[in-house]
Amino acid sequence: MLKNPSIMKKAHEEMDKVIGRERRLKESDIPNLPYFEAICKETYRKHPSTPLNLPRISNQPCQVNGFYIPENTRLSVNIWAIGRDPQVWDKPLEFKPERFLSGRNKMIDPRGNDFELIPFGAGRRICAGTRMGIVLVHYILGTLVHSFDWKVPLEVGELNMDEAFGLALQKKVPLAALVTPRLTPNAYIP
Ligand code: HEM
Repeated sequence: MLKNPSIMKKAHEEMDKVIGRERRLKESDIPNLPYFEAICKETYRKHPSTPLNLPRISNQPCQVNGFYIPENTRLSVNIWAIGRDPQVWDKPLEFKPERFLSGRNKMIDPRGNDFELIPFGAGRRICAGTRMGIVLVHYILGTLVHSFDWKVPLEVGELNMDEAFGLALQKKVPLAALVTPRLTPNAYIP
């Protein structure tokens, strides 16, 4: 959103309509913020926090998509690559929340049943904190976006989006941002 101010602007407009500026975001506001929910899905797609899932081991030899997999092979599902696969996503390198607002993609849910978008993994060993993870992303990101205006400092120039691979995906260069309050002052008092 820092890279695409028009997306931040649309999120702010939606939040101002639904929540206003007199109070902070509540968990119960989320179902009324479809554009913001689409931003979260687009973030799971392009920047999944667990890019290679947790590894699996084949307990017997098998064939998957014509590939022979011997017994005891360590297997990783590349969630990061699925999110950027041009056979699955139109213009996959573009950050475009609108892709989740219409057509087939509108039905895609990140909770492990739609294999195009599996930020929490899938199957028997899916993330044990899936529901909590989704609530945290919505609540924390939603509060930060609704409560503040965000800008890249002039001296930083272009925001560096390089990623550092690991079990958890991190930014290679830490984020530097300028934040300005956008709610009435009382809204910030707990
Ligand atoms: C945005 C937040 C989170 C993301 C994206 C995430 C992602 C993942 C992924 C991809 C896996 C591997 C699933 C698989 O192997 O199929 C996983 C496993 C796991 N996660 Fe999360 N997670 C998140 C938050 C949480 C939270 C909040 C908790 C606990 C409160 C949690 C607890 C676990 C546990 C216990 C496992 C291992 C499950 C198992 O192997 O049976 N996660 N997570």
